[in-house]
Formats: sequence, C-alpha cells, structure tokens
Amino acid sequence: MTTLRRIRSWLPLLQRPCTYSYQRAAAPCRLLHTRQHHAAALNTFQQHLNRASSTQQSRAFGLSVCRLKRTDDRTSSSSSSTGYTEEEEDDDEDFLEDSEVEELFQQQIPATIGKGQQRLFIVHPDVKWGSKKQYLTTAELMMAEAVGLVNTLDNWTVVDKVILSTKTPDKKRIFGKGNFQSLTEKIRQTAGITAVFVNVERLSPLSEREFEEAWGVKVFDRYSVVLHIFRCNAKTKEAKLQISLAEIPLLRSRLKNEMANLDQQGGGSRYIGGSGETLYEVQQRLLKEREMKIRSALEKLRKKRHLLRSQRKHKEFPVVSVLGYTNCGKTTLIKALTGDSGLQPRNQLFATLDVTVHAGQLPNRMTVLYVDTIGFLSQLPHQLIESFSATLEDIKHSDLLVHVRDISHPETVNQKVNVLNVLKNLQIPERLMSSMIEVHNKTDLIDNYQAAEPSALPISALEERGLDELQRAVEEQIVKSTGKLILDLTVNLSTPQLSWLYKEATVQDVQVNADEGSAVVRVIISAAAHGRYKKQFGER
Ligand SMILES: Nc1nc2c(ncn2[C@@H]2O[C@H](COP(=O)(O)OP(=O)(O)OP(=O)(O)O)[C@@H](O)[C@H]2O)c(=O)[nH]1
Ligand SMILES: [Mg+2]
Repeated sequence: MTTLRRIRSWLPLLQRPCTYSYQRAAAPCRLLHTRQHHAAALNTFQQHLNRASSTQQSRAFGLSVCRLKRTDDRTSSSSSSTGYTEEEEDDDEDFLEDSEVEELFQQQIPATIGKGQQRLFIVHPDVKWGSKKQYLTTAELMMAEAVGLVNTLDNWTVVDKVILSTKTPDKKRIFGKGNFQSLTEKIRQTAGITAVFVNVERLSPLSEREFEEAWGVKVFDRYSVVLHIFRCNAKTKEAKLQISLAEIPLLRSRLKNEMANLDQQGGGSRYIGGSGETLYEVQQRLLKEREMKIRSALEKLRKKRHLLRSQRKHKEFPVVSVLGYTNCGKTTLIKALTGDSGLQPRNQLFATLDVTVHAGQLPNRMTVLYVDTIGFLSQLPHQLIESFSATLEDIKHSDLLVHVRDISHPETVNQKVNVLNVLKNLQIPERLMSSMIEVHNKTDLIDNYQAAEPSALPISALEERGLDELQRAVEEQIVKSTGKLILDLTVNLSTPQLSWLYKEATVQDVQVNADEGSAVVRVIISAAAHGRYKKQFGER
C-alpha cells in the first residue's frame, strides 16, 4: 500500500469532510504514481483540510452536546426485567445523542483490523529474565490465552504460532538478531496469513513499523486485539465511548508511523497553506480535540452514575459487585442468583462490557442489587483500564464484593493474583477487600472438589450448586457491612406501623397476636430507618 493510500485509510477518522476532498485530489496521483503528483495532491488536500478544520470541525466530530434520547433497541442483557444499565435511568441531562456516539464509534474502526477475516500468526516472546519475566505462568499458558483471544472473534483464525525466547524484550525488534531472522523467514514462508499478533502488552510505534516492514503484513499487539474484542462486544453508549477513548493511543501511533513514512517522501513536515501548522500538527490537534470531547462526554456519564449511586443508597438496597477474571462465570452466577432470564452468559472473553445491575432476594428476604462487571485479563494495558475506570468505579461503592474464580482453569492461581492486583490499583477501600467473598466456580468440572482455601465457597453456577451457602454468606456480610440491624419489633395492628415497616425495611417474619391486636415483626432495618421509626411510633 502506498503511503498516500495508507494515510487516506485513517484520515477520514479524523476529519470526515476532508475524505471526499482528499480522494478527489488523490485520484490522479494513483494513476501516475510520481512523487511530485503525490506532493501536489497532498497540497490540495491540505488546503481542504485547513479550511474544513476551521469551519466544520465540530460537525466532523459529530460531537456537539445535546439532549439524550432514550433508545428502545437495548440488548436483552441490559433490558431484562430486573436488570438495568445505568443508561436506562437517564433523564434529561445533557449528553451526546446515541447516533452521534455511534457515528464516532464507526468512524474510528481501525482500518488495520477492519471488520473482515483475519488469519493470524501468533508470536509469543518468552522473556528469560528481568522485570518483564512472568513468574506465575508459563509461556505455553500465555500462548494459550493469546489463542483464546483470537478464537473469541468470529472470522479470526490462528494459522500458526511460535514461542520464541528473548533476552531483550525492550529492544525495537524484541528478539535477538538470529531469532528475529528465523522468525521473519518463518512468517514469510507461512502462506495465507493476513497479520501477525505479537503477544505483548503494547508495541511501540517504532517496533510496529519495523515488524510490518520486515514481515509485509499488519502487526497487532494485545492492546489492539483486546480492544477489537471490546469493540465487537460493545452495546451501550458508555462502552462505545470508553472504547473510542482507548483507541486514541492507537490512532496516535498510526499517525506517527504514517508521518514518518511521509517524511521519507518529503511531505509530512510541510506547512499547510499559511496556517503555520504542519499536517502532522493539524492531525495531532484534531486527535487531541477528539479525545477531550470523548472525555467530557464520559465525565458527564460518570456524574450520572454518581447520582444513580446516591439514589440507590437512598433506596437502601445493598449493592454486591460480582467481579473476576474474564469468562469465570460472573454473569452465569448472577443469573442463577436472580433468575434473571435476560442475562446471557457466553463462552467468550469479555462478553460483558457494560455494568448491569440485577435485583435478587436473599433468604432473609432482603433485596440486594448484584452488579455484573467487566472481566479482568492479565497484562491489560494501563490505558485500557483507565478508559474503563468509570465503569470499574462502581466496584468501589459497593457494600460487598464477590470474587468469582474459574477453579477449573489451569491459570486459576495466576488469574487470582491478577484480579487482586487490579483491585489494588483501583484503590478499593480496605473494608471491601477484607470482607470480600471468594467463590470457587465451575467445581462441576473437577471430581470431588475440595477448596484448598477454607474461607472460599465452592459452587457451580451452571448447575446451581452451593448457592444457598453463598447467599447466607452474602447475607451475613451485608448485615455487617451496611450496619443493618435485625430486630423483633412489637407493632400495634391498628396503626400504620406494619405497613411503614414493609415500606422502609425488610420484613422477615410476622407473628400475630390476635387477642392483643398486635404482632411481633422481625425486620432488617438500617439504623437511620430505625431512628425514624422510633420517632414516629415511639420506642418498642
Ligand atoms: N461447567 C461450568 N461452566 C460454567 C459455570 N459457570 C459458567 N460457566 C460457563 O462459562 C462460560 C462463561 O460464563 P459467563 O457467565 O459468561 O462468564 P463471565 O465471567 O460473565 O464472562 P465475561 O463477561 O466474558 O467476563 C459460559 O460458557 C458458561 O456457561 C459452571 O459453574 N460450570
Ligand atoms: Mg459476563
């Protein structure tokens, strides 16, 4: 692909009205293929860009702030009878239109990955020592996870894979000279591959460019593959905005690489029609502006969440966040605990990208809200987590955390370490960390499973085994963490006391004494509600 055509592939992401202008300008140079024509076409395009960037910028981004519209096309998982996403309670606050977010989301589809088929060659650099060495896992398991990531995507297949040792993971080529040469030969001899997936957290733009030149195909890292999975699974506006934000660093690297290519042809650092800015600077500025707009839209959604949280608190429903490594069975468990048929567990990584909340009843009849969260993954790039921080923030504001582990997974110990690390980075309050319930799921896949950690609860969410014990543990912790009281109150049946309690507390049991016209009512009640009760009806 020529440099100009490559630039054309990502320029529309930034500046829609320019696409047409550029194509018109570039058409003759595709026929002639001379450097002068490239430069001339670029110049014309730059003028268009310059004009458009000053007059139509806000339109190009499609990001003007306006009233939020309710939509009816929610997915079943977010619109189930008891579950609701944060979006479902939106009122008239200022937000982006759904169509605008969708437009932004579609504009940003990375041209390198596209929507079609990919046939991949996976390379896993096995770091022999140093800070990047993985001590808790093996190269084979890391490779298996990379294959799992690829297989989670429709139309993506693994053609071949190789684990190659390296002592220099920080170097541009990652591998030593000999290994790099033999890898290059192997890749070039493998027929029909469309891309190489280098299983590292993030490749520098320089490495990416070096590899692409050496291997003649596109190169992905974990960041771009995981982001693509996110992109395919995103349903709500918030998820789409978070993904768009996480894609900005990719657009930035691509911009850098393309400009370096263009510079080699003597075009990248030219000023655009008297603006005092080079093409690179204009593109950087547009990217920055796009980033700011996404951040501000997300900030608005974050404020909305905050409001919803305080409303939930006001309603005094305890909140239980269910978290864990991706595919461990969080959604299946919540479905089993709430009977919410709208939830759709899937054998897929990152099936859940949006926080959904589902009401369930504990054996003591207390209503709790279970929050289904996005799964964790090892070596998830920092920027990706940062983009999803608003979603993960919900975890911090729960009354209880339930950590679900897929105990049948060969990497289960490593996955636990990973989840705990992410929680540490999220600065989860100590009270939540110490009261967290650990659940060992998928025990049906192991004969006679005995939990090595005595405090962990063995369950099978799929076969609905061990759920009573789990609910009792949740009950106990919730009563402790929310400071709720379990009281036997004597009520006079001729007063509204009983109906008040039904409304403001959880009534567990009513023993009527017909002769006295009273009843002893067992309730779970917050200290605040008990105070109001006493004030209204007196001490009893
Ligand atoms: N055998 C068995 N499979 C289970 C169990 N719980 C969940 N699964 C399966 O594991 C796969 C993933 O389940 P989900 O509930 O979607 O997992 P998740 O943690 O919500 O996954 P993400 O949202 O992708 O992070 C599905 O195929 C489930 O049927 C279990 O107890 N036993
Ligand atoms: Mg899920």
